[in-house]
Amino acid sequence: MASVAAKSLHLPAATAAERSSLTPYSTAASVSFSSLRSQSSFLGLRLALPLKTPCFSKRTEGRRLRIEAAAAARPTVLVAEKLGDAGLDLLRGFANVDCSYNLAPEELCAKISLCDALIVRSGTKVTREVFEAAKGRLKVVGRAGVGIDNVDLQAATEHGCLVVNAPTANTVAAAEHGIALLASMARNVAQADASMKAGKWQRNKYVGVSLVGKTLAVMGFGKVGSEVARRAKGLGMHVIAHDPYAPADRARAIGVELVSFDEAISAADFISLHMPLTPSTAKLFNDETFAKVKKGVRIINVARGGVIDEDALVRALDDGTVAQAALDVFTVEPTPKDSKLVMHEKVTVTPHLGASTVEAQEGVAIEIAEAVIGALKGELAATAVNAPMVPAEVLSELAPYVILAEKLGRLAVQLVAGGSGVKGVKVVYKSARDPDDLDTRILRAMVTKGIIEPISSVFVNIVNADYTAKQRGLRISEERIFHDDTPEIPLDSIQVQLTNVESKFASALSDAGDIRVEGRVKDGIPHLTLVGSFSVDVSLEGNLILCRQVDQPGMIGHVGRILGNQNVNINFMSVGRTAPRKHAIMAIGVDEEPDKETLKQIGEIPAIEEFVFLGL
Ligand SMILES: NC(=O)c1ccc[n+]([C@@H]2O[C@H](COP(=O)([O-])OP(=O)(O)OC[C@H]3O[C@@H](n4cnc5c(N)ncnc54)[C@H](O)[C@@H]3O)[C@@H](O)[C@H]2O)c1
Ligand SMILES: O=C(O)[C@H](O)COP(=O)(O)O
Repeated sequence: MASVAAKSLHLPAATAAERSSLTPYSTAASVSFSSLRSQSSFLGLRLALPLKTPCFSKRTEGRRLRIEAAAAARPTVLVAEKLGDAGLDLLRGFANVDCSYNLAPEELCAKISLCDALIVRSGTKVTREVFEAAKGRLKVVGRAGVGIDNVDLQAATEHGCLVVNAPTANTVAAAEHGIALLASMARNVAQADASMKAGKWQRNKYVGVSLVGKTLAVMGFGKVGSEVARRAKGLGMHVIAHDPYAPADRARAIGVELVSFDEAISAADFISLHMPLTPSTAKLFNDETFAKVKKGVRIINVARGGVIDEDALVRALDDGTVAQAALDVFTVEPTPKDSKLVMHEKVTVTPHLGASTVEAQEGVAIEIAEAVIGALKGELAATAVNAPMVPAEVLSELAPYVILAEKLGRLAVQLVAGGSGVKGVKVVYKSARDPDDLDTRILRAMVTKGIIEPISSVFVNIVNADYTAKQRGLRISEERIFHDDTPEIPLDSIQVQLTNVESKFASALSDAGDIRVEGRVKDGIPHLTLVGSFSVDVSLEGNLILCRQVDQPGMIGHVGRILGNQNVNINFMSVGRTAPRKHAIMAIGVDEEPDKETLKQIGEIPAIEEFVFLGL
């Protein structure tokens, strides 16, 4: 990309062609509008990938080449834990699928740089080392299940890798397992079974407790928790729940009262855990908590082992504070052979089987395969964990504005004079929509992408945009201006302002001294409509030359002739002026990038006071 300003020529280190040959992602400048419509730039995906050469005889050489060509265009998905066949079939229809189970961490790191997607369950730790070893190729991690505590989300985000999960397909299975553990613990099913198999007949030892009329505290009233509550009510239990974020009307609809943490644990005969493992829930059940429970309480955990301080639980079981526990999940999985908790006679255990039903695993496999394929196609997944979840219809409506946002960012940053350093960015959206009705996170991300990519080697996508901006000390603020003219379209205009910078094209500065560019979408095409305080109208396709000149006849012809002589095609031209025969800005859209000599000739036209070439 060349930039020319104030009649002098500035050439950054890499040209557009060099830059695109360096980038593993497609840049917006090289992606057509129709492909952007299909959202392929949101994740900056590139689907042409290297593949190992399979062995074929000479007779089949032609076929081999055709197969290789087809295979090379397919992404590679590493499935690191057992996945249902229906999901594998879907994946194989779209990608090369490598099913390699039980990989050691170093084996996973060794493979990952050859993969575009990784699918795991809870048994694989996707650590920072994995993202680093991927060397930028890994685009998506699919967690075939709910809990994403085995994936380093921060590292994923920093590496621009999308994480998606399959949050719904195993809900019922987990809830049913919770109920199975509740009932079997209350009636000592596992212990009695083991005793009989050891040749004993101990009817007095295994007298249980009844469920009907007992109080069950559901801790975490999300998908699984509410299904457990529903089932427990069917067993005649009195169900209360604690969840600081759950809507009261959802609880009321199931006939459950939402109470405080202390109320829940002190009133319950049974406590069933259904919250995620987060820094604030880690070891939430500890000595202090057990000191507040009703003596003889029974605890079920099908959420995450780390929510309980396991040593504290052993102490509470030993002194009778907790009568029994039924656990499907553990802090360390697989559990150590000598785990006191697992061996405890008052504890019933299963090896993380909550999601393990035939039906749930088929459902999860399909759910995750669809999410991963969608992400590899560049669509924003509805189950994205580390990126904005934007419904498809909103996304399709915003698509042209997404392109506009990126191009405005790209334009604005190229107008900055070397050395002034961009720190403050303001994005102003003019819209007739209610703030709640317009999700601007994607637009903000794309402005960020547009600003950062031309000046760095960092590749920015929807996943890492906010993180990258923060890392670079870029403060991005947003403002909404209500404009009631056009409620049928999401946005009237987007304006990007770079504050406290000098511009290599002084006319791009507003009266307030900020670089200011504004654009609109017209007939689905992004247009530049304002530069500094000059109104222009030029479609943002190809490249752009901005000139400020003394307004006089013949200027368009003069510049047009110079470009024409060099076979540079003008696709759009617009002139904005302060007053007749005073100053004017000419915005010229060109398909090709003019060479230095052509730009020099334009700069030498006497009436031209300053000009700049901008690659889009
Ligand atoms: N054992 C299994 O095989 C299995 C299967 C599925 C889910 N799970 C686990 O079950 C848990 C719940 O899954 P889900 O699908 O219901 O998730 P969910 O996100 O639908 O529900 C979690 C709920 O916990 C609540 N919560 C968060 N912090 C809390 C806190 N400090 N106190 C109380 N509530 C809090 C949230 O508001 C949310 O409503 C997760 O940990 C998941 O990994 C385990
Ligand atoms: O969070 C989940 O979805 C469950 O813990 C299931 O984990 P799994 O996929 O390893 O069975």
